[in-house]
Amino acid sequence: MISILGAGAFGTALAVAFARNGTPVSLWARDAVAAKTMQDTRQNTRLPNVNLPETVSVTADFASAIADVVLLAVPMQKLRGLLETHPELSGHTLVACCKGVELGTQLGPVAVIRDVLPDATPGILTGPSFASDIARGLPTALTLAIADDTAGKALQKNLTSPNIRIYRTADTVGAELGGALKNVIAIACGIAIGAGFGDSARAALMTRGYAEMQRMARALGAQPETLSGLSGFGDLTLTCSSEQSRNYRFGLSLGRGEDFDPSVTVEGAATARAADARAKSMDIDMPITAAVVAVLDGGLQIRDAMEMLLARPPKEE
Ligand SMILES: NC(=O)C1=CN([C@@H]2O[C@H](COP(=O)(O)OP(=O)(O)OC[C@H]3O[C@@H](n4cnc5c(N)ncnc54)[C@H](OP(=O)(O)O)[C@@H]3O)[C@@H](O)[C@H]2O)C=CC1
Ligand SMILES: O=C(CO)COP(=O)(O)O
Repeated sequence: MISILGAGAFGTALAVAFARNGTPVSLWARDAVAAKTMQDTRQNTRLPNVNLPETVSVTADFASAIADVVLLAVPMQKLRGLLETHPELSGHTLVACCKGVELGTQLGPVAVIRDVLPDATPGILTGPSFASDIARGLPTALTLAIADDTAGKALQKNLTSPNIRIYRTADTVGAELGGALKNVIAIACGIAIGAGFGDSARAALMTRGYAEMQRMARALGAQPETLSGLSGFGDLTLTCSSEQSRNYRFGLSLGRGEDFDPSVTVEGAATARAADARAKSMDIDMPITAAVVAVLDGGLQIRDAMEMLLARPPKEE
């Protein structure tokens, strides 16, 4: 059995995909009423038009939901709280499925798992994949990053399903950074398109945003190949170019001066602040990330942010 903690769009989509392997999946929701509704109706309003296979059981009973392998599909800023409330997860293989950097500590999901539950075996499943694509059985490829090679090989086999091809790496730092930072650049790209700056501006932001991602990754000891793989370049490309992305759509709304539903999960907003703080403390040049933070905090108008980025001193590429 695989257990998935967090019955949002992504947790539910993964449950559907693993069930296609015939693997029993226990999907845990914190809200008992929501769990019962999902179990009875076989639907989740966060992932419309998808039916839950019979081998997926949705429950709010934590103890009965836990298997040896546990996937953590809650938003990044909620991960620590979940782990702290459930010390019984210690000793399990815990695979983060969230993308972001924690505010305050500036740690990624694998580092947060290590921090709270040092006896767990931590990993991360990340890469370009929209929940609805996964649930509909469309082809996707993901990165599984886990330092423990034996656990990694077993998990890679376990989590592969007919529509999900999984690549493995031991570079957890690179994988978690790629997945986190691409959301910040996606917000920047959404802002640029929403404000009418055009596709060329978006390509510039994606490329120079990727340079920022690499700079931070190098400074934190990640392998450059990880950033050029699915979890970095792959996810950056997807998220900056598709209106399926909530981070990109959030940026679009900002650029157009429209409101955005605050209940929608937009990981890049908190992550921008956390990454900006880390970059400043380590003297890493990340001007696009800094500009996103300044726009989010209302300290900089969008047009001024773009002018500021263009007016930076000339440099070699
Ligand atoms: N959606 C996607 O396409 C993809 C998402 N991801 C990543 O997956 C993570 C989750 O995103 P997603 O599923 O889309 O988000 P959703 O907003 O769809 O769902 C979030 C889920 O987390 C639950 N949750 C929030 N806080 C807690 C908590 N403290 N304890 C337990 N459960 C909690 C929510 O429960 P409740 O309803 O009770 O609030 C909800 O079920 C994010 O980091 C995202 O970047 C990765 C790849 C693709
Ligand atoms: O991470 C994702 C795609 O890989 C999902 O992106 P959003 O969170 O922006 O919707």
